[in-house]
Amino acid sequence: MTKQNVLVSDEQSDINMAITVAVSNSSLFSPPEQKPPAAPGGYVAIPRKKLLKRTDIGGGARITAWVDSMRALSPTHLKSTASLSATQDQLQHPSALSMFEQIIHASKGKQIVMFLDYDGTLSPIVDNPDRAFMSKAMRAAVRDVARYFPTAIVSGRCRDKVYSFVRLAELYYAGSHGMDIKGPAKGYKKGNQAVLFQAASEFLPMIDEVYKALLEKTKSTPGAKVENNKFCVSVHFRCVDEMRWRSLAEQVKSVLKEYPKLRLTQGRKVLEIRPTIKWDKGKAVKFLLESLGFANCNDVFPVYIGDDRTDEDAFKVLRDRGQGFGILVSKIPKDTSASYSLQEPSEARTFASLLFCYGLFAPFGGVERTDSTRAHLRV
Ligand SMILES: O=P(O)(O)OC[C@H]1O[C@H](O[C@H]2O[C@H](CO)[C@@H](O)[C@H](O)[C@H]2O)[C@H](O)[C@@H](O)[C@@H]1O
Repeated sequence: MTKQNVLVSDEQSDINMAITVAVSNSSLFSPPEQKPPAAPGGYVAIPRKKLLKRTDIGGGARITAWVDSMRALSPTHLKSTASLSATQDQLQHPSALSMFEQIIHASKGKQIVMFLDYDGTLSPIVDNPDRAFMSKAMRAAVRDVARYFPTAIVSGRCRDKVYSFVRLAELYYAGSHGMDIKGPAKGYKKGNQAVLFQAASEFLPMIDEVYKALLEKTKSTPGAKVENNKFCVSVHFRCVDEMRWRSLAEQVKSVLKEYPKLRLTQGRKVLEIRPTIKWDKGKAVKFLLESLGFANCNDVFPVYIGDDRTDEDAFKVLRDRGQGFGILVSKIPKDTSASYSLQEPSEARTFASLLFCYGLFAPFGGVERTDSTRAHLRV
């Protein structure tokens, strides 16, 4: 299935941002020639070639374009455009629930590995990011799935924060868009190190500094919220009056001008500031698959469920590997590299429950477990 450009959607543009982000080709930053500082024990430093060239974080025109696209996405406008192409999208990205049997058939003889985004996938989108709790039922469904299949949470959030929401020690956690990865308390450990991977530890002081600068700069904007995600920072637009989006974006831009080693990406009504390294959720998925022993295997079937633009990097990795598939959580059509869709977090829970049932009954249904599954389950 090829990538379908279905339509510009609400949250997609959520910050479709615009500032699209980055954008114009004038480069403000060329990576330094020297190697990044050696990382402390247990961490892996990113080679220089993995540093991204940062492009301009967006001139006035870009910001205007972004704000305009946000305004165009009024609920009324969205409703009509979304329904127009919904049928086409349903054809291109059928429901992962109605296709469950086919999905399981495709996974036969392979090790399913589950990757789950957090916000908008396991928890509904809410105004206050500190209160984006997942339901007990969702936690139970994720716990059940992890009994049979290695499971990782891959989030833009700080790893500790997302762990405090999920609270399941048996999972892998990739926080800060995959820049901070930790394995299960009792599971696979590389060289007995609790932290499997930190991609950008040398950026920690800078991130902390920019977080404080953004707090100060945006404090005059009612509703603006700055969230420290350890290796990245989020500036939330969700509770800011639309009339102030432009000035908030300008504030972010003015702070970022002082930090050429940081770049902007976009999420759902949020601008995310992160290091200019070539690391994203897709790279985190690759890393985790390798850590689980599936570097060059054909018998692995990764399933990634996510709702956001940043999840597209992971969808693309699966598509490029020709292994498993991505599932986009969205009520409306979007431009995506995912193969299937789910409407909302409650459907993600149903999918997880179905997978659990499959795991539970598979031994009796003649599906053979791979060695990796046995290792994971300790059977
Ligand atoms: O990768 P994710 O786990 O999806 O994290 C991406 C961002 O999620 C959070 O923001 C989003 O959810 C909030 C709570 O529902 C919502 O208020 C906000 O508008 C959304 O963008 C999180 O707060 C961010 O830091 C993450 O970058």
